[in-house]
Amino acid sequence: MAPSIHPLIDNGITKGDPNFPGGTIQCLCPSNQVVVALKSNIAHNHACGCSKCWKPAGSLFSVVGVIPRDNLKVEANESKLSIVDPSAVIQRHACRDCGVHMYGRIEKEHPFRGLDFVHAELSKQKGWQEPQFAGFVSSIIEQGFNPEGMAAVRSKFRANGLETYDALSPPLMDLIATFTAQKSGIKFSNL
Ligand SMILES: N[C@@H](CCC(=O)N[C@@H](CSCO)C(=O)NCC(=O)O)C(=O)O
Ligand SMILES: [Zn+2]
Ligand SMILES: [Zn+2]
Repeated sequence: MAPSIHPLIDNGITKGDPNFPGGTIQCLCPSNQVVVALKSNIAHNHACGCSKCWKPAGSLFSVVGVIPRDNLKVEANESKLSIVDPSAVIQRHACRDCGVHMYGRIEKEHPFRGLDFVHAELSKQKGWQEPQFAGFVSSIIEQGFNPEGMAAVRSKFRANGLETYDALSPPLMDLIATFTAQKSGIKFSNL
């Protein structure tokens, strides 16, 4: 049987609602769930194969998007959250009981500081932006996926309309490079 990429991708992607106003996400605890309000839709939603992002059980990939940090508020059981790896760029605040990552925040100087990383699949509402691309695809090999299966994984993404990359999408990589260039004082040449 083909491995599960992610439940939101395996059987075709459902388009989101471009006017979706946001909603809430909650952790997977049977009671006393951590609840987080997201006061807008997410952006740059993508499948991520990296070892750090939270994945549902049995899935090879995470699906994660970003939201301005001012649009995110923990509404219940915040005391259950702790940072998975304080030394990581993205500080993932996870529920200590069920392990789900409720949001990832960047505190250090970084092009994405001000944006929080969230998993919209933890929401009961429908209409969140659908996945736009697959990133860090080759990273699944580092976690034990047989490299011989990579062609099948990449074709499954493409069959579902998603381009695959081994880092982030070109627009996001351009943003990172622009930030790095500006920080070092480089002047861009005219086209
Ligand atoms: N091969 C590594 C890659 C990890 C990685 O760089 N992940 C990215 C993407 S996470 C969401 O798109 C990243 O920015 N990480 C920063 C961080 O996690 O703090 C691996 O698989 O671990
Ligand atoms: Zn929980
Ligand atoms: Zn990731």
